[in-house]
Amino acid sequence: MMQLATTIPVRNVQALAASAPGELTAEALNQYIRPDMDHDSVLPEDSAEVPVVDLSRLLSNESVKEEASKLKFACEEWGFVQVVNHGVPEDIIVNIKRDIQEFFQLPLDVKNAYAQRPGDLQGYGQAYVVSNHQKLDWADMFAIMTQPPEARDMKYWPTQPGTFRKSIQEYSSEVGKLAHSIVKFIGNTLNIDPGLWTDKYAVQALRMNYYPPCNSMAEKVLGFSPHSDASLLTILLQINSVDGLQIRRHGAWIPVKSRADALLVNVGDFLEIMSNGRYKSIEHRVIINPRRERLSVSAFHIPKFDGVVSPIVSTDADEKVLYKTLTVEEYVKHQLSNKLDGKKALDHAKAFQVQGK
Ligand SMILES: O=C(O)CCC(=O)C(=O)O
Ligand SMILES: [Fe+2]
Repeated sequence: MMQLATTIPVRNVQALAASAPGELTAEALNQYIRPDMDHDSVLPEDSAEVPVVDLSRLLSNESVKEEASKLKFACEEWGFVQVVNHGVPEDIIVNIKRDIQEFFQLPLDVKNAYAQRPGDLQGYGQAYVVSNHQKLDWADMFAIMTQPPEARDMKYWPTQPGTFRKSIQEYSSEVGKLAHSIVKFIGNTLNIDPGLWTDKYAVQALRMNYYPPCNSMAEKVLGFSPHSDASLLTILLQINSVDGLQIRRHGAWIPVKSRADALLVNVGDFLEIMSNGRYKSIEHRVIINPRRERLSVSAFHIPKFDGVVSPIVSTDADEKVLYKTLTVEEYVKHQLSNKLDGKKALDHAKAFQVQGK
């Protein structure tokens, strides 16, 4: 049985964040300090450049060509895109936002009642609440496997607040449809045999993230370590107005200013592998606000667990194959059993051994 990344049993981070300053000993805080935090520059002036794609324009014959070229540019140059007119109904978004906020206000023992710390992949994706998921990260997370239905184990689905199951189901289904449609449009931009691209995504997992404020040393902790996602495509909804996500671009960090009308979509590791590196999964991290909590929900769309992913080369060019063929399970296990370290997990899928880091 595999071991998942180390997690130290700690107090609830919400309780920790709410402690009076005098109550926090250096010892209690030290474990969260990130001496390894890089000091690469942060470029807020580039936030406005994160590409925006309009799904309604992809769905219309008159505008699809123009909008698809924006999508291609976003995947090639950024790996992140804000999708507007995404078609997820407003009330479904309002409901999931409300319920996630209420859920994280519940006492830790209530949340833990749904926790199933996964020991192996059978457990993965059912549901778990983790205080400090990656040892030193300043966040609480709750993950749930939402699709396909036969893989759902409702036993781990929270029943509080009372509308949570319904709002999760509705959001999951809408965001799943959106993922299907974006994956299809991305496939069209790749010049590949469409037969190789159908039904590429099959599983969805939602992870809800709660990042408490940290007023004593926000700049020394991280909400989420730098990583790339072990997904084909991730769709992120920011729950409240507190930003914190930063994406790595040309060696610097760019803070994402989330648009209230957009869903943030990013290229995951499986898309990088399957596009043979033409589309890159992008490293990202979350920083902490000194005064306000941040909440978000990530919807990971992953190829079938028992499936195989391999690079698909384009039909119009002589391309060297850069990645190995591997099973989804093998890759996800590899990613989960290692400490989050930027895009290091992807080295495992490279066709040629990567020297050093
Ligand atoms: O909270 C965020 O903005 C990002 C979360 C994230 O990167 C993840 O869940 O993989
Ligand atoms: Fe992520």
